[in-house]
Amino acid sequence: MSDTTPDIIYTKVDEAPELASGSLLPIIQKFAAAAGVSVGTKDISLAGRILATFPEALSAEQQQSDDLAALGELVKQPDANVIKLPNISASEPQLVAAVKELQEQGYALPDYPYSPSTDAEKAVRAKYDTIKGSAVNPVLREGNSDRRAAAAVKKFAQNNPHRMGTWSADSKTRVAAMDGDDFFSNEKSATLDKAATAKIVLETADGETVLKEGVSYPEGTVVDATFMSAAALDAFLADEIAKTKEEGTLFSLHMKATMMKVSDPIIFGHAVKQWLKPVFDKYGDKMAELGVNANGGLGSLLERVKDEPEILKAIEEVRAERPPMYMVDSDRGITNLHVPSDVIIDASMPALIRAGGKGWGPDGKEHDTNCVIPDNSYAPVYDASIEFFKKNGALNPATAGTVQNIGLMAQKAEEYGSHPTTFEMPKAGTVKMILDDGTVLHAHDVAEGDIWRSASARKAPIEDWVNLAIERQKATGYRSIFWLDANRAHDAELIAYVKPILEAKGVADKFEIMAPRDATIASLETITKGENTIAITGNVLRDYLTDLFPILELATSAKMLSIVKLMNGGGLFETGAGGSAPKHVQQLQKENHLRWDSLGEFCALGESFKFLADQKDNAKARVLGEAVEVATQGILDHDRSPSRKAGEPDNRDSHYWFARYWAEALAAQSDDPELAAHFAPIAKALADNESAIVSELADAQGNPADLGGYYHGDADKVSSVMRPSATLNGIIG
Ligand SMILES: NC(=O)C1=CN([C@@H]2O[C@H](COP(=O)(O)OP(=O)(O)OC[C@H]3O[C@@H](n4cnc5c(N)ncnc54)[C@H](OP(=O)(O)O)[C@@H]3O)[C@@H](O)[C@H]2O)C=CC1
Ligand SMILES: O=C(O)CCC(=O)C(=O)O
Ligand SMILES: [Mg+2]
Repeated sequence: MSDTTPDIIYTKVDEAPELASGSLLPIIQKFAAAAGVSVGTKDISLAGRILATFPEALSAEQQQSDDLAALGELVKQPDANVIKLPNISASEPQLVAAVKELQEQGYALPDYPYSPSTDAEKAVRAKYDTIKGSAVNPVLREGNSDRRAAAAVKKFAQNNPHRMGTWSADSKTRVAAMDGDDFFSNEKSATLDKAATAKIVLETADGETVLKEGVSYPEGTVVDATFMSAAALDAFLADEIAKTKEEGTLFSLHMKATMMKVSDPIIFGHAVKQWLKPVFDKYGDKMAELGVNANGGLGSLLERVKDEPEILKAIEEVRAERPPMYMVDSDRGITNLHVPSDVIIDASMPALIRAGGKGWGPDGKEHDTNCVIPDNSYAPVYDASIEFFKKNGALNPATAGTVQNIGLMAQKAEEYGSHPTTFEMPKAGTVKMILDDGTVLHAHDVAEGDIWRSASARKAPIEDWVNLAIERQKATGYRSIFWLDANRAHDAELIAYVKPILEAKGVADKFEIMAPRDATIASLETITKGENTIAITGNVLRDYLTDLFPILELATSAKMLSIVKLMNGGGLFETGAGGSAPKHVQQLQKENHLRWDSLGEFCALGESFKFLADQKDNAKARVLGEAVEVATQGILDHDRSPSRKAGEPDNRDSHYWFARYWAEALAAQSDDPELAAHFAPIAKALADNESAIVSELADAQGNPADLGGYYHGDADKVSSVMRPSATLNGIIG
């Protein structure tokens, strides 16, 4: 790192976490400065990334540096220390909305080309596509993941159990997955015995089309290829729509259109088309002329046909025949199929399971739900959970143990790195992955419209992941399970890595290897008994399980400790395991109450200071970090987390208490008398002015709040909304 790089980088992001930073970051910077620790920022927000991508469209003062690229380099440096808050992984409708807002603010960005035809439009579209979906996390996650609830957080949840929905044995809620011809059943996998460069071609009756060239893999990479049949998917969706109606449940679809930004919007589009099949059969050509793209969801479809009464009438007729749909917002008529990124499986399925298997229907009431998750790779986890709770009743958070996670994530591992090598087949033929020595690594016969994809996992990250698991097992002694299915092609290749490492280290007897369905049941049985377990998983299950178990155990994944031990030695500290909570922003805009819980930020901050202390032998950073832990404990012990309701303490109040407990802990410690002396008057001022600060914060709530923008807020407006206590600001400075 250069001398000018701050000791710690705190990321500028979007939505609720960014609003929270408006209040918390000035406190962090001020406290850190007293110990000589600098905390800088890098902008990885959606708006920031858009502006950085189109310098040619902007005036000199509007241009923005490419902070994501800079951070991507930084995380490969041994002394990287980054606190990463959750950011928007934009679906097409979110990206388009952000562009529109920026244009209205006077940034002359090009319109998003829905159907690019000229070369210029194609170039603009290609640039926008790089910003879409999960474009940040894979760049920064140059290490594997260690996610768990800190001991204090888990204990707090056991002592203050949250409300759980009730499960009944006769619940009609279930998971529906395809019975074949999906990614799971068509998968092939191989481990490369030497470095190779591959090309991916489609051979058809008319010749060969190159889909991708120059994909290079180091020796030892596990390379998979698979496809989902479009015809099988359509038949499955049609069948499930019909079955949902017979069963009298809600129809729901759970995808990850953000991280799986190529394959999953296509699957989502198939569901939109099946749902409105008679309309597409009759008016498909007309709708195509109007620019309808089913992959963008019902919301954008309805917008494009709004002046076509005949099509609107046909849509209404079909809707009347369909089962009720699982709703995102029943008051505003927003369905599951409106926007591809509204229902994201890692958050949506756990919320439904926590609620006793209930989803919200169009009538604003809770109902049993058919949860459609087409591919079978991971659907069994949710199926097994639902069946477990039907049989055993809901989990009891007061007595349940915990499931920690060690996730294979580094260097774009597995499906989450597959979008550059995912294609919707333009024609029927054979897809081949051909290595530079002529070897045909994988071949699949496909039909037009099938979704083919290749994913890979590199040797160094796999070995690092196994070693991290060994370390965590040793540190905890918990039951440790590799969630790998010996009957799945990719998992079998991973098992071939895992077993020899465990044996060489003499710890094979400390680990179990189970397919996801069995591992789910074993883990639920373990925590039901009050015992703990470590789930050692691939990248997708890392994502899914670190929402599923925290939401059941702690009510939220926001309170998780999420450490990414970077492979080159640095540290990336993610805050929580959840996202950017768009609903929280809506509430703030409406009634100036922010229910975002910054506990994830507090946990990450403590780890980041302690990492700095170890890395740079910085004793003051250790004192700061230890005091952060005391403050975090104080927040829990005194129940200072935000309330969900306007008029009650919110995110800003929790930051006041955090600052106060932090200052008190710094004043009380004796390791660094200089810091103690510095913070004693600050702690006193925060305590003496409690009633003024609390009432100034309370007065701010109630009325709509103006942020000057949703994706690109006005810094001064955000600051005045998020720092409404003049007394507190006076003390913090
Ligand atoms: N690491 C990352 O960068 C991640 C980014 N994302 C992105 O976040 C956005 C939203 O994703 P979504 O799937 O809706 O998931 P979210 O985790 O943002 O939201 C789901 C729900 O979880 C609760 N929640 C999450 N975080 C907190 C918190 N700190 N405090 C209190 N409650 C919290 C909220 O519940 P309630 O409304 O009941 O209060 C929220 O509505 C998307 O753009 C997605 O791409 C998603 C996951 C991770
Ligand atoms: O990058 C994303 O889109 C989401 C990441 C996520 O859900 C996670 O890591 O838990
Ligand atoms: Mg997640």
